[in-house]
Amino acid sequence: MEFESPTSSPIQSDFISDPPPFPIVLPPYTVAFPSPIHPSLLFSMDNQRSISLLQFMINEGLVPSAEEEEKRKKVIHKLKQIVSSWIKKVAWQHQLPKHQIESTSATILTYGSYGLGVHNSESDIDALCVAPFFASIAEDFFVVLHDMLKKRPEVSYIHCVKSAKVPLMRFKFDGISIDLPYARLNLLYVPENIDILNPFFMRNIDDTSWKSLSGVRVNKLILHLVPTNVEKFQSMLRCLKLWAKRRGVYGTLLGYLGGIHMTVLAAYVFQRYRGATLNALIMIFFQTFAFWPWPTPVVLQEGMLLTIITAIQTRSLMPIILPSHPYEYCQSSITTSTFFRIKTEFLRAHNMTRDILKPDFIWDNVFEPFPYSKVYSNFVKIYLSYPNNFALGDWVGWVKSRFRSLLQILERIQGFCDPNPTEYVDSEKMEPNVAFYWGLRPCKYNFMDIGLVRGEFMKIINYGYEGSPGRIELSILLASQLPN
Ligand SMILES: Nc1ncnc2c1ncn2[C@@H]1O[C@H](COP(=O)(O)OP(=O)(O)OP(=O)(O)O)[C@@H](O)[C@H]1O
Ligand SMILES: [Mg+2]
Ligand SMILES: [Mg+2]
Repeated sequence: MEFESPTSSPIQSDFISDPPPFPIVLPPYTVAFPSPIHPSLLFSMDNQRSISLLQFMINEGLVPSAEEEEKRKKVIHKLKQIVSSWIKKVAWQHQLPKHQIESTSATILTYGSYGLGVHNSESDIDALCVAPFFASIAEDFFVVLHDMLKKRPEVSYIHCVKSAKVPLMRFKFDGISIDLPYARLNLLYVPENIDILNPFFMRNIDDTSWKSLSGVRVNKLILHLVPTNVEKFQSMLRCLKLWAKRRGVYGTLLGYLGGIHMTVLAAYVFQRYRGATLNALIMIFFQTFAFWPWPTPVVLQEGMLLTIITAIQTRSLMPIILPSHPYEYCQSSITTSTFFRIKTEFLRAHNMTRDILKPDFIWDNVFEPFPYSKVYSNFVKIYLSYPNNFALGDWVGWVKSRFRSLLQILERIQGFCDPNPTEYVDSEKMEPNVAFYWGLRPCKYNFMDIGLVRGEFMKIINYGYEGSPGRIELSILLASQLPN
């Protein structure tokens, strides 16, 4: 695809800067340069890098196509229609008066990466179902709505995740993954464009609804904090998420950063340097977090001293505070190993981006996939299988939700473990399966009894699983034994 001149559209010109007005205030990354450099050279390099980053985003297909966007909009529209008819049915089942059945309504509010406009074609749609008080979660949501969705031809792989902090239904709709949590409000009629930041709507709601609404509130607050140049913020975040994925440090279940963590970190930098170019924002981001004095929490709003004290008390290694009220943490399962990996990646990216005059600079190097087989000589393979594809997802989802414990067991024995979040399929096996390969560093003990590790992990896995468990095998591989 041809890359348009950066000044040809209002959005693109926003990502780079005009020639500097004088006297000039240099952006903060310039302090890294030992000798004075002419500002115009800095600005030209900065703009060039911003342009090549935009080109890189296009090459990587980071922005979904118009057709993909249209498909997502249609999915949301259909979901809204489904919950509208569902709430009427529930109102009727609850024997509400006829006029109330007629006037009642429920809606869908999107949040997460889709709500922020930073999704890509692999992202799920996080869609909150908001309904009136009379529709219960246990029966009306998890049974009645579940059954309605299950009957739809567009829906596949539907399952309920009831035990999560934010209980939800997860399924695919027309091939797009949907996370559907639930919130009940003290209303009979939930307007489609309901303003969830209005305290009026948050009166007397139950705890689960409060937690479920948190994602939508956080998204809205973040957009309030970055009111101008939203497109630039979105591009910054898209790039950073791709970087984290490529470098193997994206994925909350594996102890890495999730979308919400990346969002708050990016917003922290964006708030302070909203006038900077896309390149400068990325440089400053890496500079900021390469040297961040963890466990000092990253806080978006001023005046959150109380929260900071609480943050230190929770002993989180990388505390990141959500901009909602009451201030809460982004939950994370960061361990000592993943903490080390994330910090190392911040530092690597900072070292690669810091020199604006670097002649051979290309973004591809910054985004290069993490070379696991070169870095680690040993791996633990976690092989999960199930006789049928449909239930494999549930089984894998369950085991993944317990991965932090496995990571901690391995860390205890091995000292360090790098849980590569990528899911592979072992093509040599006939049964539906998923395999993970986690990097191990040579440790004080040359021998690891993987059978013991498995035994310990199985106790954790077996506790609370409602379905029929699948197979799980752990083995140690050399780098040379990794599949291509
Ligand atoms: N660990 C967490 N702590 C607090 N809120 C979370 C956490 N994980 C998810 N959420 C909420 O759920 C939303 C959706 O999470 P999800 O895991 O789908 O990530 P995402 O930001 O949408 O990125 P992706 O593109 O990978 O889906 C987040 O925006 C956030 O509001
Ligand atoms: Mg999401
Ligand atoms: Mg999600």
